[in-house]
Amino acid sequence: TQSTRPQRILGAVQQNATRGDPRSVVRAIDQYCRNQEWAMNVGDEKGCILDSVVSEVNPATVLELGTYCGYSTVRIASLLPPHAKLITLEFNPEFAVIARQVIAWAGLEDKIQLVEGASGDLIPKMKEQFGVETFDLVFLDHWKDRYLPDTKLMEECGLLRKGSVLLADNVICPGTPDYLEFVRSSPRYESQYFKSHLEYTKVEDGLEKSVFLG
Ligand SMILES: Cn1cnc(CNC(=O)c2cc(-c3ccc(F)cc3)cc(O)c2O)c1
Ligand SMILES: [Mg+2]
Repeated sequence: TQSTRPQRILGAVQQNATRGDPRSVVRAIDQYCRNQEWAMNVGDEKGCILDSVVSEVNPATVLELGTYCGYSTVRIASLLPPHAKLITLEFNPEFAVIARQVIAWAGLEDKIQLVEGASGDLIPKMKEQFGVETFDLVFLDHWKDRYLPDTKLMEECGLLRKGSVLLADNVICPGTPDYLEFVRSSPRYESQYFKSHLEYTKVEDGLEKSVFLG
């Protein structure tokens, strides 16, 4: 029977990465997706920008929207301080099954909680079900038409505090025009665009970093 792309990505991790070494997991996925088949990981070029924002924020609590195979989940978690926690939401159960194994291979199960379901349903449950106060950093990388409604929902649910950082992938390709317009025009956000390229290609894309001003 045919394997899926996420299954082949997991295979590349298990064949080429060292158990318990998150950076080797990131490298194995990038090498596979650059040389064998494209996949929608944030990738190494935008990944370096992600690394610099994570290091600057040094977050105790992180929310990732859109896990896919766990590439950015592992990349972020590998940079977190000892007791920091990352919650990642994934709608697609097939992706979740693969991501859990990638996260386990990296040895990061203790830092990462993967929750399956729709972000619009799960965000209102964050406080009661997951014991979260507010998020220091949110990485948006899920369905592009959910970036804006979910950001408004996080505000309404009191999950953002003065200084919370939103980092959004794909603001050019595939693009999130309504989200960009909102964070760039709202007086409650201070936004900055990091120009880059769509993962593993020369197509323009970028990350938008938006600080919630409270
Ligand atoms: C099905 N699904 C489950 N989660 C998601 C959310 N992610 C994306 O949609 C996504 C898409 C692309 C992309 C795809 C085709 C193309 F030609 C150019 C770009 C790149 C990304 O970095 C992404 O994050 C989609
Ligand atoms: Mg993306």
